[in-house]
Amino acid sequence: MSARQGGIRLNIRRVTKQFGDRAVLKEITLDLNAGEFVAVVGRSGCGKSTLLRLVGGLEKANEGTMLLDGRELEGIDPDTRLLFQEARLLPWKKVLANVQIGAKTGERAKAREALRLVGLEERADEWPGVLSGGQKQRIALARALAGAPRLLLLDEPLGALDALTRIEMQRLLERLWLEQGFSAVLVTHDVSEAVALADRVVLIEDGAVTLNIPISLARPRERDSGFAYYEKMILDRVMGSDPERAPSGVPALRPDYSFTI
Ligand SMILES: Nc1ncnc2c1ncn2[C@@H]1O[C@H](COP(=O)(O)OP(=O)(O)OP(=O)(O)O)[C@@H](O)[C@H]1O
Repeated sequence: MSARQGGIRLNIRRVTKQFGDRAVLKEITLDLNAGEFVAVVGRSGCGKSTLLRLVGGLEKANEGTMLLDGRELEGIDPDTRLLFQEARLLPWKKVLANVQIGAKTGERAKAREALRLVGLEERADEWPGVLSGGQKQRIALARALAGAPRLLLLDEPLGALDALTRIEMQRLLERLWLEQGFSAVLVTHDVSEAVALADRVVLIEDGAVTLNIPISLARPRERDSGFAYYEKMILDRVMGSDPERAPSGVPALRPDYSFTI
């Protein structure tokens, strides 16, 4: 199987989501090709997680349609897996049993294989409580992979990790995505992370897509000058769009700026 065959195609068409009378997403249209990796960035509260929850079938849109391989999405799709900032492991189940929860038929062999993919096979018989934050997230990733997902939805899954673990996890995610061929949507505050992982970066501002750019960098991604170019370009766009952060005449970026928005 080629690396790209396993992914699902997603089409989001004029989707609106309201909470009360407030529209959090306003006629969003977005397409994800089979096997594509898209990162969604934007300021806190712009609607990123809401979009992911809609695609994951955890919320219902008020208007518009969402299609998975051309079929209308109805609730939670069996080929979709979600990963959140917290690993959400069951503390009363050992590592392998936690991973097994993700397998469609609950098979132990699938769970073992998924643990091997994240490099933690030797921790199978331990309790989640003894693992580090990074290891817990790798177990959560294994639980998702055990279900052979065709679409992986990642809601800031590396947000609570230290900087080095975060970069290691980004590399692991990229490698697994290349090997397994699932489609992926990553919500992140970290522009650097978006550039490290995505084929395309989408910016949401006030519930609408305002930027949708392909990242034309070779894989595996190196943090070279091309990488820095995309980082700065996207960050400039995000920062420049906020008049409070970038008042006229004042540069939006300082030499010590971080890539987190
Ligand atoms: N269940 C809900 N009921 C009411 N309002 C909600 C609900 N879920 C989200 N919202 C509101 O919708 C807006 C978008 O929230 P969302 O979590 O999608 O933003 P976000 O871009 O993911 O933010 P962050 O980066 O801080 O996680 C926010 O104003 C939030 O308060």
